[in-house]
Amino acid sequence: MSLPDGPSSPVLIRRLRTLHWIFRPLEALEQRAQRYGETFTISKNISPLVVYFSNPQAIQQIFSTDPELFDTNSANDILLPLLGENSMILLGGAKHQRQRKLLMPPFHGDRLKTYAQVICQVTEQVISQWQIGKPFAVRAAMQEISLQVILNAVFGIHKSDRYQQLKQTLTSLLESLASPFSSIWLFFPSLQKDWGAWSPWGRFLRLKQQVNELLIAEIQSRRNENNPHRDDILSLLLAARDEVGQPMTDEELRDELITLLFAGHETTASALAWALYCIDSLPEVKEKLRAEIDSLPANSEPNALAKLNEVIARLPYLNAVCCETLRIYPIALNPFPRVTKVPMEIMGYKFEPGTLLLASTYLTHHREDIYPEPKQFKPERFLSRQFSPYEYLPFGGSDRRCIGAAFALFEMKLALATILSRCELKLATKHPIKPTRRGLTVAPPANMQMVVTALRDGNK
Ligand code: HEM
Repeated sequence: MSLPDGPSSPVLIRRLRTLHWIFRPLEALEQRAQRYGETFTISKNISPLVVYFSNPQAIQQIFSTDPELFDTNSANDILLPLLGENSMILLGGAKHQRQRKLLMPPFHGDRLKTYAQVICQVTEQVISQWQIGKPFAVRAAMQEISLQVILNAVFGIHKSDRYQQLKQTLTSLLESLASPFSSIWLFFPSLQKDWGAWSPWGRFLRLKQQVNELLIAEIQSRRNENNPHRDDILSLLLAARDEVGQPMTDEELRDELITLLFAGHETTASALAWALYCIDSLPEVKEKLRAEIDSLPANSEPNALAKLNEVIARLPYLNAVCCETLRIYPIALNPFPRVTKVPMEIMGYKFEPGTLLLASTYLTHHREDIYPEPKQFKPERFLSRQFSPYEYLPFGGSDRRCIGAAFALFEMKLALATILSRCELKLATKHPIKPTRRGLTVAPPANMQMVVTALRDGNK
């Protein structure tokens, strides 16, 4: 079969299409799928060829192909200025696998329980800033929770001035990517020009430099501290040795830390904000969820919810609400592109080496044949059926699957349980909520507000 269908337009139209994709990513994807079907190229006359798939069979083939036949790291060059060349996301082969093996355990299994207290405490602290009747920006509040949680996991309990500075500078760095305008250089590298601190790229460079300096200072002081009792992720990375017994360099550590801070906080904050929005929009969902959370054993001891973390993580309806949130609004619209190193045939199409294959999470999650009434928020679908990893892929798949998936779901569940047991919330924004691009992810708009209408005295 020839190549998949897609537009073949002159440069100017292509540029306009790219802008549409940057500013209205969901609409752009849906329009293309409607016009060209479940497999399409982004443009027939650009090189390399970029192909989107939303048929689970195609996704299964992509995720099951030997990762050695893909050059995933080169496809992620877009992230190089942000993450640095030593980031796990930009590594390939044995180095990538080694970093994954090292970083998986702290984000899985019993280690999750050790983060329960900080998740609940930070959530309580954020809730305590909300006043009845006074609207607050939901995304910023959720970001406050996820940033403190990931900083804590990465650096351990830490109250130094440097930690505070890092928190502020990281927030500014991520805010500098928050709108399609300020992050436009991500998509048009020719705009990576330093026209001073007020230009998008200039501002980014200065903030990135500050974050780098703070991270290197922290790494060096932790090397000197040499405390064997710490069990945070930085300590783990400092103790790691490669196959010839060498430790990671400061630059390698810096890039891995920024990767975890970036990947682990933006995404979870947006997922939490979407969850609150979806729960608010359907009173029957809110009621069911609240009934489930209220059925937890009553306990007036401090940190009661954190102590119940294992029970909360297993609550079926809460789990279904989190899964459905990530189905309807997958934060990452697709996993990282897989670039073919050898000729490959998928769904009857033959691709040359160098083709970018994209499993479209968004389009797959909105297929009518897998998810009837796909635009409706229906947590019940996750109670009545199990979906395959090729039908449901908010965390990607294969050798690149998100290492923070279990951690993110655990954090979402504990933070939502804390919020719902402590207060009644209502959407305070009157205009329709449109999904908005934030760098490479899609989030609720920064101006989406909610208001506390009443306080509750559920488990603390
Ligand atoms: C709701 C929250 C999250 C979502 C939706 C999400 C989504 C994703 C996706 C789609 C990928 C690409 C997978 C692929 O290409 O197959 C990914 C990779 C990754 N995620 Fe997450 N993520 C989330 C939370 C986290 C957290 C909390 C962490 C940190 C602890 C994290 C760390 C990473 C890392 C390091 C990678 C790169 C893995 C690799 O290259 O091997 N993510 N994530």
